[in-house]
Amino acid sequence: MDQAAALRDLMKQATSPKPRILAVTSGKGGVGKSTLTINMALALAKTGKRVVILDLDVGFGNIETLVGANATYSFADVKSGDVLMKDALVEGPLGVRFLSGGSGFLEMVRWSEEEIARVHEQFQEMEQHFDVVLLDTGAGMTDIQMSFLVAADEGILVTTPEPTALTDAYSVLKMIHHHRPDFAFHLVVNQCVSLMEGRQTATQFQKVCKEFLQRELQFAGLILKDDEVNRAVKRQYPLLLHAPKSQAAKSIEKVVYDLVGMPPRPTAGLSGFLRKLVAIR
Ligand SMILES: Nc1ncnc2c1ncn2[C@@H]1O[C@H](COP(=O)(O)OP(=O)(O)OP(=O)(O)O)[C@@H](O)[C@H]1O
Repeated sequence: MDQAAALRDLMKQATSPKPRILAVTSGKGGVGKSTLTINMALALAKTGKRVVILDLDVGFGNIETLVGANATYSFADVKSGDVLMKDALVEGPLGVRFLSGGSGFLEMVRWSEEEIARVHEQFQEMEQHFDVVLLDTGAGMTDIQMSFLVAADEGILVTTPEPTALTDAYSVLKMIHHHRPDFAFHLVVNQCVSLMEGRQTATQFQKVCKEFLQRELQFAGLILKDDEVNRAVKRQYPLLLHAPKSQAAKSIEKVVYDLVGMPPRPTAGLSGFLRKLVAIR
């Protein structure tokens, strides 16, 4: 790259705001991670944010099912150059876009320089159009899931008050803490039978983190157990549109308002996310 082109690139990076990259994850499957991701995206869209969801749950991605849409292309087609990112993104309700990405990120060690450059270019183009990127990562701690988290700006750790879900959530936190002690995790307790149960669970979990990992864990909120969530899943229609006045929908909106109100962490956007993934692959 010549000096002028490098300068232009630098100016572009300095002036264009980058989207916040938020990874939603859990220790155990089935705790409500995908439900939270899609409904958080809608709540963010309602506040005027431009949101895209990357479904990174390798093999088990179900964002499409939850919004009742069908994607023709996935991230793998973008990586191979068969389609452009703008044509692969599917438009969901309230203008939220999503892309199935999981398997396209497998075996990153084998990506060619050409593929990396292509994805970088597509991510750079894409990040101008979004304020928030939500990564729906798989549950648990495979190498690839851990890389997604380490490369993100912040994480939402979802658990239920069940002891097994809490133990698995703690394992995720501990593993990430080991690799990136500064990683900002926000805790969400889902499927609480009461506000008191949710608060007690969060307080207890925060205490354990403080005692054994010497770290603060931000509490992002709780979501009540609500039959409307299952009804929405059966209808393949997101909860926030199916039952916007339900307890669960209101609690998800509260989580989002609080998150939006927090000062965002410095971000290198989607292109930075890719650079970090490539560096740790
Ligand atoms: N607040 C809630 N109240 C009642 N049911 C809920 C709530 N949140 C999630 N569920 C139910 O829990 C089940 C799992 O939800 P979801 O698919 O979002 O979990 P997940 O963590 O993404 O699972 P997986 O790891 O398998 O992808 C669904 O049947 C959903 O309806």
